[in-house]
Amino acid sequence: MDLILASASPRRKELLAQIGVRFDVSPVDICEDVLSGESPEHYVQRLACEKALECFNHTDKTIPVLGSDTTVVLDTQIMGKPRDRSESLEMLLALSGRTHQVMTAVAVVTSERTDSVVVKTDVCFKELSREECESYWWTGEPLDKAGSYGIQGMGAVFVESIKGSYSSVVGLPLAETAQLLTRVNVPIWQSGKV
Ligand SMILES: Cc1cn([C@H]2C[C@H](O)[C@@H](COP(=O)(O)OP(=O)(O)OP(=O)(O)O)O2)c(=O)[nH]c1=O
Repeated sequence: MDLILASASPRRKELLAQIGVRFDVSPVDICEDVLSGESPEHYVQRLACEKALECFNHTDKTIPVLGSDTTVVLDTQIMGKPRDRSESLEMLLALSGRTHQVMTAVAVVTSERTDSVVVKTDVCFKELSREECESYWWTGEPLDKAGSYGIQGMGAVFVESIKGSYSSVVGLPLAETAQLLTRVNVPIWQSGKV
């Protein structure tokens, strides 16, 4: 095992496995409140670093740890996961017919250094009706996702176009993650080797 993934997200696990990294999963629980006056970019970067550090500090510090955070940003408004149906509807209706940014930060901590990156992707939504948002809520998909939708799931029907990294919207920007891992000598492409 070459890395610890400090995340409970099934998407991050799948994405990291996709690029052939050998890792174990060890989720952490940190406070995800936004600080007063904090920019979205600073917020995601801080959370990714805190998740990775919190996990690293509970290990013997010999294996690098990766933490990540994804948030949806509309103008300057930060959208995390919806608390309930009414918050989900509010978020989806605000995103309707507009372009928002999905920001995902990745942080890798070793005993020598902490490296991090923030990746921003523009996502353009078609116009949504209240009825559509309501039926989408009942699919169960919005609940554990920033901005209340999953581009990789049924929420794909809302997305007219994206500019940037698809994997970043799902939860882990793979090109940038591979770069961070290579810098600390964590190998990729380990599965399916001949
Ligand atoms: C926008 C969008 C977000 N998401 C998900 C990715 C993240 O799992 C989640 C945002 O929540 P996060 O707080 O970034 O992550 P998490 O709580 O799921 O996992 P952990 O903190 O343990 O790493 O939203 C999608 O799956 N699809 C999407 O299209």
